[in-house]
Amino acid sequence: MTHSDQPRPLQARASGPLTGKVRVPGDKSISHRALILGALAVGETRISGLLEGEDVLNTAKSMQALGARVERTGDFAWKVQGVGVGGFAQPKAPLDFGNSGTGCRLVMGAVAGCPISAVFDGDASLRSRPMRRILDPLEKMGARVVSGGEGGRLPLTVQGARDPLPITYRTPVASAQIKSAVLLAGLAAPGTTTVIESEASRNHTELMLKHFGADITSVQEGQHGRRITLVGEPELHGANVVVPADPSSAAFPIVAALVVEGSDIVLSDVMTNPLRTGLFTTLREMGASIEESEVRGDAGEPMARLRVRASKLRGVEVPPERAPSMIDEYLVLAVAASFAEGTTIMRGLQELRVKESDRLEATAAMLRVNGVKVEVSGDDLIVEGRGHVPGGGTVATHMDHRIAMSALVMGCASDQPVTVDDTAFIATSFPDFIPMMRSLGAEFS
Ligand SMILES: O=C(O)C1=C[C@@H](OP(=O)(O)O)[C@@H](O)[C@H](O)C1
Ligand SMILES: C=C(OP(=O)(O)O)C(=O)O
Repeated sequence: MTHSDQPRPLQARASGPLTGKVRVPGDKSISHRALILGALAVGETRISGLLEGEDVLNTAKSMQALGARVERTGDFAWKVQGVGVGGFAQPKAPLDFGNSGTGCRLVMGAVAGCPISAVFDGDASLRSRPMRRILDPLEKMGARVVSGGEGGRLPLTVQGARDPLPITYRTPVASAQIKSAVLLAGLAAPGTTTVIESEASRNHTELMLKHFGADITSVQEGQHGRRITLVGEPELHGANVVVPADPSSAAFPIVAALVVEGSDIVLSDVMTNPLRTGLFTTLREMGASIEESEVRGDAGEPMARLRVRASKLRGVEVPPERAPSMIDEYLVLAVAASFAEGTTIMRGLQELRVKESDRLEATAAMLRVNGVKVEVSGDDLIVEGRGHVPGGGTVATHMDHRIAMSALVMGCASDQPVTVDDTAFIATSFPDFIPMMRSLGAEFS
């Protein structure tokens, strides 16, 4: 996916109370997985509520390039005709994942179990992200990297294994992308593939594999970890997938409503899988009013309606073991912490350095340029909240959607407007962010 060369700046200024009811787009993690598992199943998969953001659309294109039939049948409604486990065809052109680590890394896993070779590529941000963490286990399973950039960077060519081997793999960091790549490759291996993680990461791959008919179990390992066991060579059957609203996208209107005085908003169908809701836990500890109702679930994924009202926030300490359940939310939590009274300490954020940008430094820079006192200490982020944010700064987006959206949320309540240098990357995960926030009353111009 290419972006125009012209950056698209935007300014957010303090608004009146945010009000209204919205449904943020479908969960990005579940959307990628629905397309990939649909492509690896036999028969038809119907997906409703798919996130039609650039990251997911690139995964859809790659599934098509690998031989699945992928069709849009209506608004957010998609149909996939799968090729079966191990059945991917040799793609004719490089697979371009744009800005998306998840799409690229999960498809690498799926390709590693097929006797084909594929070139993986992406934009400048994705080309800078580490792929060795995925290639290491995939090589143990029999895949080979035929050619690749420095230190396992994109673009690189993966030759899948003719006879993939099942492995037992302990992930070196809590990462659902590593875990999922190994499980997807393990689908094509005879016998049992096991992934052990010392801290549980999001379990959407496990839940969805079960939904598509795989024999997969997950048990507690140590205090915070999981041991996941998958029986290889299943016949996955096509399935219906209902994609709930993305809690990582909901995070932006939620924090905006908390910090803009008098706000009262409702968000429907927000996924509340406990491995994704560390931000909600943290905001509640800070004093946030977030009420859940209409709790229900589909295919193991819980969801609820959230009512969020403006709240006086206080600084808290966020323990490192909570990081996997809110890894994409620290940027907007730092915004909430800036408006809080007191110090917020966020510990154990080393993984933030290898996202779309170095999010630890970029978050500190976003706050600093808007007059907030902040410090990066090792892998910790420390924000001195003063109950208000001076604002007035221009924030560098660094090809990172979550920096752009966090900065615009900050501008919704800062003393002076906040400008972002480029909003183009918001389209990777939340294409309607700007109109949706305006519909709630945000002042963006
Ligand atoms: O598996 C997924 O869908 C994701 C896993 C996380 O990455 P890591 O696996 O690198 O932690 C997260 O940051 C990303 O946005 C989505
Ligand atoms: C880290 C993210 O995504 P990905 O790794 O898929 O690029 C994100 O969406 O914040």
